[in-house]
Amino acid sequence: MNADALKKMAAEAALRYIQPGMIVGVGTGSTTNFFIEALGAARIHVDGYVASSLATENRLKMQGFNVLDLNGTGDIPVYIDGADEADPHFRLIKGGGGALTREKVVASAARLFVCIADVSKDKPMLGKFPLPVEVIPFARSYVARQLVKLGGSPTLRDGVTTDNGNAILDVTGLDLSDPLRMEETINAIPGVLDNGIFARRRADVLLFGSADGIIERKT
Ligand SMILES: O=C(CO)[C@H](O)[C@H](O)COP(=O)(O)O
Repeated sequence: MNADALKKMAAEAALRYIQPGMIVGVGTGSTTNFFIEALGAARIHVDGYVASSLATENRLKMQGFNVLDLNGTGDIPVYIDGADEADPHFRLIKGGGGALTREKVVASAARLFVCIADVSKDKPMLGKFPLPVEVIPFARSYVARQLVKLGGSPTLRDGVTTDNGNAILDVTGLDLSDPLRMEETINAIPGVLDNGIFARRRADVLLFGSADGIIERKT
């Protein structure tokens, strides 16, 4: 099975967490796009959706779904999103699609975070995938120098402006053996909006599509 088939499998499995009348947070990326397709086919009557990006908002609206402003919903019961890496402690790297800050906000506002991915994202530890860091454009070079001091090699993601009007630095070479510490250290650099380590707000459920079927792990 190819990666897309495995992503679709994980996305469809996430439907088991969706109940009629809920408000559902929806992430960003190709796996989440399969989830949006599956929602359309499943016809579960939810109250509305909170999107973690403008791209997701547009996709949801194209399906005729009701998209809500997070400022008016309070906490939400469930958030479904993909990841670039997941470790055995449910910690993630996210932000390959550049939506990491809003994704972390929606994940944090959710009572249950279900992470969906193909099994290639299941890793013994985080750190192979370049870590996305969202920075305000004014501080880009300063933040890059601080990331070098932390042992990283930052590269500006060319031509990318986030939904929040910011830039993304993709950082390789960081020691992520203590992901929570690195998440907080990077976020303490002035000019950083957020970074793609999800260690403070981890996933609650991991759903991996694999050749042997769905792998489901719960905290
Ligand atoms: O964090 C993300 C977007 O910011 C995505 O969830 C992550 O990049 C995984 O993407 P895909 O489902 O396309 O593999």
